[in-house]
Amino acid sequence: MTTAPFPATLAPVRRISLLRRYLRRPLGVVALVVLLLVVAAAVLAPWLAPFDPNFVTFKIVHAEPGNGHLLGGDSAGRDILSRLLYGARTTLYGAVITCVAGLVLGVPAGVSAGYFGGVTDRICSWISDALQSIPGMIVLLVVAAGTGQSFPVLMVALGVFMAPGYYRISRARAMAVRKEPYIDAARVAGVTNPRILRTHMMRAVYAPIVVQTALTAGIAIGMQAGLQFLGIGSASTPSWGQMMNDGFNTMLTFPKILLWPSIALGVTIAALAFIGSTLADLISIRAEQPSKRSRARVRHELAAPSAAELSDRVASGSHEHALEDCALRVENLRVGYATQSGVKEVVRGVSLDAAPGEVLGIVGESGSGKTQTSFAVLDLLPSGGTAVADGIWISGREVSKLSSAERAALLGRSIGYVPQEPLSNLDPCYTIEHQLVEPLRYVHGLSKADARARAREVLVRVGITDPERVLGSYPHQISGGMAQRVLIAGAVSGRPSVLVADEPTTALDVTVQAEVLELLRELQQEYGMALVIVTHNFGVVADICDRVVVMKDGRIVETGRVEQIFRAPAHPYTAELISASLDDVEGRDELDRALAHAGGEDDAR
Ligand SMILES: Nc1ncnc2c1ncn2[C@@H]1O[C@H](COP(=O)(O)OP(=O)(O)OP(=O)(O)O)[C@@H](O)[C@H]1O
Repeated sequence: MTTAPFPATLAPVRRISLLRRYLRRPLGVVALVVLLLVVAAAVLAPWLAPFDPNFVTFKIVHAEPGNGHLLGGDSAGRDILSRLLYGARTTLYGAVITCVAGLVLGVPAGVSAGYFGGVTDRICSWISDALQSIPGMIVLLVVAAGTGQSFPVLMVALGVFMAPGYYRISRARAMAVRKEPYIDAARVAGVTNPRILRTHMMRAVYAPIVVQTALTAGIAIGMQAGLQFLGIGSASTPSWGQMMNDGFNTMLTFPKILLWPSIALGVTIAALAFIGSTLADLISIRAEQPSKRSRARVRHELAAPSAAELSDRVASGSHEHALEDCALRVENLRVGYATQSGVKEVVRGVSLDAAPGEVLGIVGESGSGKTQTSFAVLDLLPSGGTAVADGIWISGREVSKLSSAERAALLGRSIGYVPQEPLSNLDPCYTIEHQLVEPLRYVHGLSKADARARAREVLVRVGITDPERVLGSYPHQISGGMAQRVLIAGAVSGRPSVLVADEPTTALDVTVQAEVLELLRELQQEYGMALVIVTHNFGVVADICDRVVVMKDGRIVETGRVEQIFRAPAHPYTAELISASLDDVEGRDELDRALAHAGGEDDAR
């Protein structure tokens, strides 16, 4: 097999550190600055505080700000600013203890439960559920009474109640990652469970845990203030909760005493919440939707190249038919994604067409932009992908300027799609009947009975001999080949004029592959559709296509009739792809010879 050349234009991936990405978020930066100021105030309290926080001067009882007391005095005659600064220490110290306790208890338990499942999962989940059902505040009051109001013990107890939050997140992540093939590969390679837990699993939970910690710290600070507000904790240790208690008693007469600790508490908790939210965006816990501005920037950059890039921006490929004779025509299509280091162009000026009754192959190595081209035609690009084109015509109608809703309305009616992975494209929760009948009812407006009859008819047409059984089956009850036939049936049931099939046979075994290709060919001829087949395999092209476009690095390097391309490929890349396919054929011949030889020896015996 010939090795495909490494794409010359593939830019190295530039990793941008989390901190640098964080610093690009204004709200996150403000929140971080606020938190750092609170931390600095706590650390530097002995130097910043103008007075001892417990020093009492009767002349500043309920004093207004002034006379050397920037925020005035409290009900006991202590300087409010000094107590606020020292109170920040207590607050942050308590939050750290709580978070560490929650982390230490929740994360290893969650990761183990998610990874091992079974008894471990049942026991850990039972404990977590039990902790969540206990009224935490009451237990904390009991703990406070039983431990002589020891602040660290109280904060550890609070951490125990925070552990289920960490547990649930770690368990869910570990359960998802456990099913990944690379975990099986690590097991097969002999990597031990403790090592898999330490490396793969801990790495998988790291991001959500960072976010959870920021949020837990905020909750811990609020709970801690609540406990201190209730009078728990040593009176000689200044805390924001105690200060609020003091202010609450004189709220109507001296409201400022309550105001300062409330502001400190509110601002600190808000800062932690914004930090958590920004981190959640950055480490993709929430799927980030590209903003309108970012889309417009990508569109502008794709449509208006800089002068230096113009030579590379000429459309590649050509048109074989007049516009009015095309079922599909694409002119100068570009697809790009906004990345941290600028716009990544994955389709760079593609022009192609297909007439009714014609089979067009889009062929190229992995990553050459075949799928992105077909997704742009279908308007099914993943979030973040932006397409611009001089025009896309489906059944003679220019669709590139239509709204998303109008483009969506074409799917299943004017243009159909057959995906690569048949089983993962069927919903495991619904029967095949439901999945075929619903689109016919809601997209094509058929009655339930008519839709069922049509579904049965197309199933028979795609070669399913027992349609009743298949209609009543769930996806896991049918084979991959049958699932692909079902998807083809769904795609052609609306009689589209263009059918796009993206590697429709890759996930199937060799005998089924040939049958599915044959079926596509028959349906295409019967319905007079233009069939666009995306493939990396010249064997498929030779089997079924009339014409072919060869793609490399997002551009078409060659286009022509299949016989002509096989006979005399004009581009060395095409020759290389064909020779890779022929290598396979030789391999097949050798295998056949070896099997014939083995058969002969058996007969002789
Ligand atoms: N969501 C995405 N964000 C950024 N880049 C993407 C995204 N999806 C695909 N790409 C990039 O687009 C390029 C073309 O991908 P495409 O899926 O079209 O390749 P392909 O030729 O169909 O290959 P394959 O047969 O392996 O699917 C690749 O470099 C890929 O990394």
